[in-house]
Amino acid sequence: MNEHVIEIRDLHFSYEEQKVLDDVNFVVDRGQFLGLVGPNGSGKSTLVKCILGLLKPEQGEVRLFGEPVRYSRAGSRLGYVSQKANSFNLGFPATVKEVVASGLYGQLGLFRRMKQTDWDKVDQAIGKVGLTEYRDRNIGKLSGGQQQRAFIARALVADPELLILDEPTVGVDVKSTEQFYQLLTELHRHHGLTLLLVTHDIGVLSTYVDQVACLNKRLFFHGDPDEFAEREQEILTRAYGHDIQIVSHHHH
Ligand SMILES: Nc1ncnc2c1ncn2[C@@H]1O[C@H](COP(=O)(O)OP(=O)(O)OP(=O)(O)O)[C@@H](O)[C@H]1O
Repeated sequence: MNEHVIEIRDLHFSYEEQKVLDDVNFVVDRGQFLGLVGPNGSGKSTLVKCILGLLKPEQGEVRLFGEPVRYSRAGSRLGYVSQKANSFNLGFPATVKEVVASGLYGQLGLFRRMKQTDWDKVDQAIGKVGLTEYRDRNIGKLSGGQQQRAFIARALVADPELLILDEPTVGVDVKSTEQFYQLLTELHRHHGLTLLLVTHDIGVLSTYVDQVACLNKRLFFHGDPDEFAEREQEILTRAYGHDIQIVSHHHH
């Protein structure tokens, strides 16, 4: 079954007068790992919000698992890790286990109690991201990279088929970033997860992802990383304008 996990057709979106997405079209198939790049303000987060069903397209359509997004009730089939995970209230007294368990609330409903099988799922998700020895530690007492893995575990605990990550490595050091990409590769290759990663880090594209999309209002490229590498200069000049320097900057 070659189901399109994400299908974006003739998508247009504007905030008030400002057009942010202009006729965007692409699909992500089951098992693909798509890296979405584009300069600051190019509409990446807006596109993600349309995929999540948080913003309604002005025109066009987003389908998830074959159904229009507003009806799809993607629910637990989709996991999401936002940029804001990094600014989570870390003074909040919750352990890794509790943070990860909160990823099940959508399924459980707020008032149903966690059963042993639910705690088993929590432990499995914590194991997948390599945080077993930290499961009872307060989330505020982990490193930035470990916190980020805890948020991935929270997204994984409901066993999604699609994981969307928006700029997850902003403010995380190089070593943790490296480990983070290894974790994504593992989830992709060994667990068959479909991944959409929004990133500023063009350097990771050739190494980790198997599809690249380059957005700046319009889609300037969608295809495999080899083709992207061959045409990189041309694509980036068109999509980023002349200030190509911007691509190697991490903004904090
Ligand atoms: N809620 C909003 N209301 C009005 N304009 C907005 C809103 N959110 C974003 N914008 C504008 O829409 C454009 C696209 O923003 P978006 O956050 O989608 O870009 P992005 O590619 O994710 O940016 P970055 O890489 O800097 O995070 C920007 O010009 C931004 O200022």
